[in-house]
Amino acid sequence: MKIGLFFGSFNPIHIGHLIVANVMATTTDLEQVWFVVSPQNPFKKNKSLLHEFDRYDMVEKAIMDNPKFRVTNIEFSMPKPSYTIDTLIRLQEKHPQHEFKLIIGGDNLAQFPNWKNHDKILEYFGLYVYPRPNAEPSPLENHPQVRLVNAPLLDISATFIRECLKKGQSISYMIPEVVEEFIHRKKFYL
Ligand SMILES: Nc1ncnc2c1ncn2[C@@H]1O[C@H](COP(=O)(O)OP(=O)(O)OP(=O)(O)O)[C@@H](O)[C@H]1O
Ligand SMILES: O=C(O)c1ccc[n+]([C@@H]2O[C@H](COP(=O)([O-])O)[C@@H](O)[C@H]2O)c1
Repeated sequence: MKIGLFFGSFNPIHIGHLIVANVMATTTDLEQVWFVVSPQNPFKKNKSLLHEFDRYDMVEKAIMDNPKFRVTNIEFSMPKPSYTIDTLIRLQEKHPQHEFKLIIGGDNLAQFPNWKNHDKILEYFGLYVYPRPNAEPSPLENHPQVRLVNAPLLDISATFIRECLKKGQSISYMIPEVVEEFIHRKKFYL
């Protein structure tokens, strides 16, 4: 099976992530999307980063109804920070029958040449890129292993949602209702 791996901090998961995953699973040749919750992005130091178990729980609740979506905690037991190439290799070893592609937002494409062994990721896996507002242009846009997906821009981020929560503003419709209830019940991001 051809599977898109969607790595992220998901702090928290929002409708932007879900639309990206759904567009990939329904308009491309990817048959499933697996959400890979990363304990620690090598480039991000974030005081408000929730524990990975809580971020995993939110992803699990958000994708529950979609048979094309899965979530994995494979990075929880791997060294930190979370380097994507190491996880890709581990997943490929575990599931040799599948063909894996990496899904990223357009903002990450400009940064991508700074990722560990990015040339190996391109060579052995390849990227599916969803456009993102204000993304820097990248020379990789024309790379044969990079597929730019044509889809609506979604001007939403986890940062914005955390800021709303801190200010006591509503986050309704920006994240699934079941995740919104969980965040309020657990008093996250206050
Ligand atoms: N609105 C969006 N449009 C396109 N891609 C997105 C969008 N939001 C997130 N992504 C992509 O999803 C992946 C995981 O993103 P992440 O969990 O860091 O969300 P984020 O909203 O960018 O978070 P933060 O605001 O905390 O940096 C990344 O590849 C990112 O580019
Ligand atoms: O492997 C790398 O060098 C690398 C550099 C930057 C980001 N990543 C991964 O990219 C994913 C997206 O990160 P984030 O925090 O924007 O959701 C997350 O899984 C990070 O671990 C990976």
